[in-house]
Amino acid sequence: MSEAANGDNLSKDPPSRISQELRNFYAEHNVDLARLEQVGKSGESDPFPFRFVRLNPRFDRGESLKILNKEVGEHKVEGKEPHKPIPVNWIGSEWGFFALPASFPLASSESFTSGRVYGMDVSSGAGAAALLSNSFDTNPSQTGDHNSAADISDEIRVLDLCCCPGLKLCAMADHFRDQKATIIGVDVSEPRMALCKKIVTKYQLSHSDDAEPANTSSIPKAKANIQLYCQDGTSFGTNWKEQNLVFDTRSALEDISVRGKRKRMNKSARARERKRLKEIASEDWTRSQQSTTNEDSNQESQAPGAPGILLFDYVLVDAECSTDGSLKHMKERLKSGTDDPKQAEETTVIETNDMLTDQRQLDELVDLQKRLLESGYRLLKPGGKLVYSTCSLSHAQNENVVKWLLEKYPDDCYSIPVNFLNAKSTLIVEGTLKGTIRFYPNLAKEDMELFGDGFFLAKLGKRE
Ligand SMILES: C[S@@+](CC[C@H](N)C(=O)[O-])C[C@H]1O[C@@H](n2cnc3c(N)ncnc32)[C@H](O)[C@@H]1O
Repeated sequence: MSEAANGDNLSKDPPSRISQELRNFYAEHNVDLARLEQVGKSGESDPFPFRFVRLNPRFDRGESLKILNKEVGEHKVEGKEPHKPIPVNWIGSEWGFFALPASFPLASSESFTSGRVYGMDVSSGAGAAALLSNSFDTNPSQTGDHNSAADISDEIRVLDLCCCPGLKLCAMADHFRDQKATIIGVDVSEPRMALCKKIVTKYQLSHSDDAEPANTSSIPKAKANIQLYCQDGTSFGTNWKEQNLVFDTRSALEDISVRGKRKRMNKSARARERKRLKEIASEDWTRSQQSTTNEDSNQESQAPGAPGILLFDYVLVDAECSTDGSLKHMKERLKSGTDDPKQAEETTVIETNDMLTDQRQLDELVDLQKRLLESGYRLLKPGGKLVYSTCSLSHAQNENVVKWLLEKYPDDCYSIPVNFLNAKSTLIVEGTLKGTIRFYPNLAKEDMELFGDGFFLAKLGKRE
């Protein structure tokens, strides 16, 4: 029986647009079903209190906030919604998160179109923040400085194994933007990778201080470099293929410096870019082969089947999941249902989530999550840190997956307990595995608590 079928029987409740199995699941996981069922009903306002943005640090913070304040202030909002952006302090001001009214039309705002703010949920931000900072470690003295792994290497290497559309990737690149760092994003989906390239170009490159004026042929020097690989994360690093490198900051910046602002490329420009990416990929590959053979002769045992593998100081495995905790996904699924009572009677079960409620699909998904997590762990340097996260509330996809890895690598894999003490709320709790964190989706319109999506995260380390 699937996890979703284990909850209390709520059959006395009025007919629902949400399947009974899924209602049981949400009831088990602190989700206010009454509010959830308002989604998409005519005449009902959006039940989600906020949307979140993150400031792009490439712009002057004061100026960005001035523009955002003005735009939010001019937006007509009902009831208790905020009339100005509210800083989300529990995550730390350096991450630049602000809560806006859910009804604020972000996509058409100047703040967004100009690239001054990213639209990003704050729970997702917590995943990146927990990985790169030790401020959220329960015992920071035991886990050392947050850059301890990086201090020993001359360049910080970050791997985002399921990176698209790229919001956590950009947050991590922003964090290291003044340091010599390489942030590698990997994703198996071509369309999602195309979107990721657009997002990286919009936020990271179009406003880069590193791009030199047009008509210079020298390659600009970006301190933090982003590379994107379109390939299966479960085998990344073991079958390095240069054609899988689809984006590199150095090549993109060169394009900007030679031709001015990066535009949609024509056929010959695309061919030139491919050639340049191939050169970069083979240079990097040779460099990684040399550095791992020189520095780390015992890496083969850490990375089965992958001699000369490139290892990382930080790895994020934000795995594919059933997305049942994401407010956006809940809303999309429920809106595709009907509000017509006649139709609703005929089709009482409109909302389904097969990845969660069909045992076979759930098993396949969990298997993928384990392979992604193990692949990420294999690519982690000894002394490095890894975060596994999903936007699902399911124990099978979260705590059980992490427990499986800890049991498989008892000698070197350990849990780094995390907490967000500044975020006192019933919406954030410790997971059923000690030290892990669960965010419950924020549907409470009344309380103005600065939380968003449902999210799970676990932080792990690899012993030296
Ligand atoms: C939760 S999303 C990642 C969101 C992303 N980290 C962000 O913050 O924007 C999960 C991603 O995993 C990708 N994915 C699924 N299977 C994969 C695989 N085998 N290898 C790499 N990526 C995979 C999906 O294409 C999807 O983009």
